Amino acid sequence: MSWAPSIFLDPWSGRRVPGPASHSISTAAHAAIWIPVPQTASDAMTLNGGGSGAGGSRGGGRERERRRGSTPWGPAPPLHRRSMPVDERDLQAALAPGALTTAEAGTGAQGPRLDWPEGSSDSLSSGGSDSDESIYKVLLLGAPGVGKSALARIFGGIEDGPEAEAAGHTYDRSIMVDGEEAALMVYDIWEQDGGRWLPGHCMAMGDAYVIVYSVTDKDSFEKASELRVQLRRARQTDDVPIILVGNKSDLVRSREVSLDEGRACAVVFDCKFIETSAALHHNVQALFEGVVRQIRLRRDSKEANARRQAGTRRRESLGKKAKRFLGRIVARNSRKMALRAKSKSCHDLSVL
Ligand SMILES: Nc1nc2c(ncn2[C@@H]2O[C@H](COP(=O)(O)OP(=O)(O)OP(=O)(O)O)[C@@H](O)[C@H]2O)c(=O)[nH]1
Repeated sequence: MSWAPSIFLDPWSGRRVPGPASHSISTAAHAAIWIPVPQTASDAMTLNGGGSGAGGSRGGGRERERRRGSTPWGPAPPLHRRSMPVDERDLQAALAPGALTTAEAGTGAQGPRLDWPEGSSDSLSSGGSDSDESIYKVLLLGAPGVGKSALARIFGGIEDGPEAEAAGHTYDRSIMVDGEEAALMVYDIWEQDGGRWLPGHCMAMGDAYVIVYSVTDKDSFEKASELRVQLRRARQTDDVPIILVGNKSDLVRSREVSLDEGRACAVVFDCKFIETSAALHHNVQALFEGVVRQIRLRRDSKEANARRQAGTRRRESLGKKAKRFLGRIVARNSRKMALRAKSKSCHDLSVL
């Protein structure tokens, strides 16, 4: 008995959605990332390897091994198909003090290349150390407890629980952004003083940085500003994308940092800004897609970016088109408004 799922669990939003055609995740990654949701009892049996057919009993052992816990709509997806922790000893060796001098870090030299582990990811068909130019390294920075790991785990498709404990601190995944696939390696390795990773090395190795604070913790917001200053010093000559992220936006009643404060900080420090809630999976997809767009805008030719933007505009809804059009008129007609438009652009992650 075979069953072709028509409803899937969206790992980004946690919502049930129709089949793969409507997703932005690559087809290659699809099978590994999206969780099929059974619609009927017989679907659920098929999905669970139930039933009395030969297929059901032959693959039963392996199926059982793949099942880890269950969700109300069926079994949890297989472990680590969706993300690949890098061997941390290799990573530490590559980042050891001798591997990159402070001077290099200070002048913005790229960190040492990390070899892509063999057979590491089903989502990166062209993976391999030779091609890691095309893998964008994204570092998460921020004070303790602001939700860096929570965001990284959502990116990696790792659920809380034992799976999360075993997941390591680096996550790779291919995502489709503006009709083109992008491979990201997200590093959740930032530790404060006394941590295993040297801050200088972390600051030297990224193709983009995500500085996270918690909107419920003013100190973490101040820490984010400090980190921005440190980054500017470490990567003076580089134009690396930096995205300031106010996480835990769901905790409305304990908010200590307003949306406007976050925005203003991003304008002052010349970086992009977004508020997220890892708990609600809110804006997490937008964050990582924005990271890709910011890298592309700096790395790729104007023509390539214009082509992508044109494609995106074609796909945009009428409402969005109208909003964009009005925004342009407003910005043109008034200086004051133009200034506002500039500060507004800090949270448009699709423009420079
Ligand atoms: N309500 C809420 N809680 C969150 C959110 N993001 C993370 N948390 C919780 O905040 C706590 C800390 O989250 P982590 O992801 O471990 O934070 P971290 O920045 O990685 O912390 P360190 O590993 O200490 O640097 C955990 O209990 C999370 O469940 C969010 O968006 N909303």
